[in-house]
Amino acid sequence: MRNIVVGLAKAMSKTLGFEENYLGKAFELELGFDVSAMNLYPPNHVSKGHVGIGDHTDPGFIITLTQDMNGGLQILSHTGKWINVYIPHHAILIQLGDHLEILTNGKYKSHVHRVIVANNEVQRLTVATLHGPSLDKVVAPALEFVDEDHPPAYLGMTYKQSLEAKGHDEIDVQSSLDKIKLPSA
Ligand SMILES: O=C(O)CCC(=O)C(=O)O
Ligand SMILES: [Fe+2]
Repeated sequence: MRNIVVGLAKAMSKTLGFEENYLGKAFELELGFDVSAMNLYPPNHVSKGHVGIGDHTDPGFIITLTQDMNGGLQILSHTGKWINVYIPHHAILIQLGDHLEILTNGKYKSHVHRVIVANNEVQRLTVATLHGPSLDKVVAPALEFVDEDHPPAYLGMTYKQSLEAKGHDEIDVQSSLDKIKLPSA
């Protein structure tokens, strides 16, 4: 998995117009910290209404998601519509994390997603792994993404701060972006 993360960091660095180690350095990825959360959704689960996990974004650089079957994951599109996510068998879904949004000053978005469970007739198991920067690296909008038309949209924060913001048991369902968003953004 590390190889995938490092490879994607190189590819994204180039897509953003920088040399291939740009994101690796910005996030200190050689010391990158990963956190996995396993989610088990029982069939026809309605104890919290239809929602298994409410609207959220995840901390980190990227998030990989593996699952035993499709059903329930939705991503909010830029037009405000919830889109059902179908992940092909044996594929890994790659999502962008909060720290990529912070570093790129909002150019790359950490997308809002949720899990709807009430319609699932069988149990679903997923493993979400947050691939982070190093724990103590303060990630703030990089100068390359800041100019007169794009003032800094976020304060800086470490990956550790965002993981600790809501406690260990909830690190998979929290977003820290609201806490560090600047008023002008
Ligand atoms: O189980 C899923 O489909 C998504 C889980 C998720 O978003 C998370 O653990 O942060
Ligand atoms: Fe998530």
